[in-house]
Amino acid sequence: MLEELKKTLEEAPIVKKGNYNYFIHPVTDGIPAVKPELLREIADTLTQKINFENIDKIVAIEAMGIHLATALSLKTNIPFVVIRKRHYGLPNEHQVHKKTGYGESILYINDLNKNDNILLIDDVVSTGGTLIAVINALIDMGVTVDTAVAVIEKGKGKKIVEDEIGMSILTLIKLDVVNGHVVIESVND
Ligand SMILES: O=P(O)(O)OC[C@H]1O[C@H](OP(=O)(O)OP(=O)(O)O)[C@H](O)[C@@H]1O
Ligand SMILES: Nc1nc2[nH]cnc2c(=O)[nH]1
Repeated sequence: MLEELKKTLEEAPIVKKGNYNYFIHPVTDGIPAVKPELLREIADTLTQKINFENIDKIVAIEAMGIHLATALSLKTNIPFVVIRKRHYGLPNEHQVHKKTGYGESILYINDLNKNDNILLIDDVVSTGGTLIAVINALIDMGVTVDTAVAVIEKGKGKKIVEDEIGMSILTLIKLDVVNGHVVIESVND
């Protein structure tokens, strides 16, 4: 399992965003095209590792959590909701400020309620800025983050989030960018 994820990451081009080494990959960018077998092996591996029994909602972070949440929703029959970059002004909308290694933006949380038990999913954790901001906001709202997933772990991101939040983050593959190339450090298949 996860052969396609490993192979495609090893082939991922790197571009610079300022000083930041940004890899480009189907899961994290939709470029090159997402092959169904890649999405399937990720969804199959996640459904083997996660207990969905008590999950009320899958929660995706825009943009690149959405295809992953869709794949999991189709496999589990659990609905998903998207934390958007768009402000709607609906009652009970919550606002989150997030920072990555190359930018910052505001995210808006809708249709999540106190005591909801959720699985949070995103494509990648790198500096940890996004997951820390989102998980803290969800906790403040009284939402229970049962499981948090970032399919790809880049650099120290997973540990940074775990140390800050005190919960473990499920990742499937760990990489770093060394001399302009992706180097796979471990696979959790
Ligand atoms: O661990 P971090 O340093 O926070 O990086 C991870 C975040 O960066 C990307 O989002 P981005 O803000 O680029 O938005 P996108 O999903 O719309 O591409 C990615 O989808 C994660 O949400
Ligand atoms: N595609 C992509 N998304 C990211 N989000 C945070 N870091 C990265 C990266 O290096 N590549």
